[in-house]
Amino acid sequence: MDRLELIKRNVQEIVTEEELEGLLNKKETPRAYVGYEPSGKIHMGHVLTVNKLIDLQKAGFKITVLLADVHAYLNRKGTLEEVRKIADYNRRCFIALGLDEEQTDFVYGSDFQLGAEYMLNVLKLSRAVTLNRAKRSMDEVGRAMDDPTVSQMVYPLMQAIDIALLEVDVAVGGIDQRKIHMLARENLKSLGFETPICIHTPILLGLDGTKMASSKDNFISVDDTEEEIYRKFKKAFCKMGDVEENPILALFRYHIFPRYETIVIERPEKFGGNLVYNSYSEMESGFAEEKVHPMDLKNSAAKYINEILDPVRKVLL
Ligand SMILES: Nc1ncnc2c1ncn2[C@@H]1O[C@H](COP(=O)(O)OP(=O)(O)OP(=O)(O)O)[C@@H](O)[C@H]1O
Ligand SMILES: N[C@@H](Cc1ccc(O)cc1)C(=O)O
Repeated sequence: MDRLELIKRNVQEIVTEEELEGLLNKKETPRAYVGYEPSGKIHMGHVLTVNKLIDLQKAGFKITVLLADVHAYLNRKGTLEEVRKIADYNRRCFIALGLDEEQTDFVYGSDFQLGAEYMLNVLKLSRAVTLNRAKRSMDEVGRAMDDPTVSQMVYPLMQAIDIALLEVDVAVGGIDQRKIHMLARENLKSLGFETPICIHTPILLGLDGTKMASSKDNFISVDDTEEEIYRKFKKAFCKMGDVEENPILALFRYHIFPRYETIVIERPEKFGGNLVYNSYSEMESGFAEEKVHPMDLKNSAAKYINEILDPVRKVLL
């Protein structure tokens, strides 16, 4: 697979692909980053962005992981001390998931966001962005946005300045980061910085069929035990024939098929015997035509997810 193909696989959007090609031609070692609000659990949704960082690392990028403790604080997720403690655990999870420790800069937000230069840039940007725009950019990122605090308006401005001061060429994130990234793209130039290229990965559904999030009880954590995975999958939302809002199919699509060439769904002979699929689209059609029972799909997904997480759990022990 060539560099560009590796970068493009399993992404939802690149803004813009043309700029990305230009960057690859121009720079030997470009830089990319993702920021994470420290979270008690690293879940399979986060893993989609970690996988993209690993792809970028293989494509020759230098990677920065921002442990965004100040952002979590501004987003009312806990005290600064609390979020810093959690960030250490997150760092271990990212390494266990396969990010090359030697080739990755782990940076705490509070280590560079509280200085004068940083803050002056945030203030400059605050003059250029309307309150309405800042608020809208937080629609999918902010907590309790029906009654936002001023801190949640400072949040997207700081995320934009992070991109500039961490000197990254590419900002990576789930598609929920899009509006903040667009705000950065439209405004950084006038502050004297480069316009960043943005890579957005899809949002993974949680086991209840809504966005996977650690604040809801719908996630698969990278440190879940084998038994927990089977238990969670048993209860998961997976309606016969429904391929639109199906978290189990989403796991096959974004986590299992990218790692396996063929998938075997085990079934006793009396129910028709094993099913073999060579691509996600084949499996999706089979499920839409009700050739696969949700129970068999769930059991098989749990088995593969356990296989994928087994080495990660071992490192985390
Ligand atoms: N369900 C998901 N599917 C895909 N990507 C996700 C998902 N949840 C978070 N991400 C991505 O992970 C990165 C870090 O987000 P962050 O840790 O702040 O998540 P969050 O939305 O606050 O999640 P949570 O509430 O579950 O901790 C972002 O780029 C975000 O897009
Ligand atoms: N906005 C990201 C976290 C983040 C914070 C600062 C950044 O510079 C980048 C990302 C989230 O939803 O969770």
